[in-house]
Amino acid sequence: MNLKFTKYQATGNDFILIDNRDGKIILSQQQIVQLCDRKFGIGADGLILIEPSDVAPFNVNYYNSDGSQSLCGNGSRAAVSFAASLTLLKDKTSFIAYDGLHDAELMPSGIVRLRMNDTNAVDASREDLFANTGSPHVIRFVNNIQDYPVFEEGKKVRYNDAYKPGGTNVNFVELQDNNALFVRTYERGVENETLSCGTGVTAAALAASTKGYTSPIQIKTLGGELSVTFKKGVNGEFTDIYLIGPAQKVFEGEIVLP
Ligand SMILES: N[C@@H](CCC[C@H](N)C(=O)O)C(=O)O
Repeated sequence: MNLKFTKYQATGNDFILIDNRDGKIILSQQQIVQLCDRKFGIGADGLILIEPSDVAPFNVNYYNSDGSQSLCGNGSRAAVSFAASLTLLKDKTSFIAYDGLHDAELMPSGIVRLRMNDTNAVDASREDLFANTGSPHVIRFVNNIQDYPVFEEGKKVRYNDAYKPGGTNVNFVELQDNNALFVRTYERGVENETLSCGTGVTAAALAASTKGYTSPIQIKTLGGELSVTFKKGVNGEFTDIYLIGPAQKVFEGEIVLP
C-alpha cells in the first residue's frame, strides 16, 4: 500500500503529516518507527494523523518517532498549518490533542498561535524545576548553553528514577537579557536533542517566571525563534498560555508502507 504524506517543520522540529479523515490508515508502532527513520524511511521527529473528531473540527493524533504518544506543541502548530491546506480552517480553529481541546490561530504570515492548557505552578521542590505543559518537562538553568552536553546530561535526567515510569523531557535554559531565553531540549520519545520543542519552551518560559521573567518571553532555539505568553495567578498557577511561532511545509510525497 502507498501512503501519501506531507513533511512539515516547526522551528526545526520535523513531522510527517497524514490526512486520515476517512480513518482508513492504521499504523503499527513498528511502521511509525520506520516511517520516522532518517535512513530507512521519510525521517522525522514525529508523525501526526489528522483524524475526525466529534467535539472539534479535527483530531491531532501525535506519535513520537519511537511510536509513543504525548502532546506535541510544535507538531500541533504544524498540524494547524496542514489542516488549513485541507481547508479544515481559514484562520481560527480548535482541535483535540493528547491532553484535550486546544484553540489555535493561523496568521497570514504563517505564524501559528496555539493555546496550551492551563497548568499548575512550576514544581521547584528539587534542584531542577519541573512543569507539565501537556508533556512532562524538567527545566535546568545553565550557563554557556552552546557548549552544554545536552545529550549526555539530558539522558541522565530522562531515565532518572525520580521521573519513572513515564520519564521526562529535559530542557536546558540560559537566561538572556530583555526577557529572552535560549532553550535546548532532550526529547523523550525521540531520545535525542531536537532543534526545538514547543511544550519544552513553554515549560521553560513558565519556569523563567520564577526568576522574574514576565510574559511575553522570547525564546531562541537551535531551529528558530518562538514566543510564549501567559498569565500567572496568585498561587503560581498559569492560565491563558500561548505558544507562538512558524510552521512550514517542506515537501510532500508517497511512500510504500513498510
Ligand atoms: N516536540 C514536542 C514534544 C513531543 C512530546 C514529547 N517528546 C514527549 O513524549 O513528552 C513539542 O514540540 O512539544
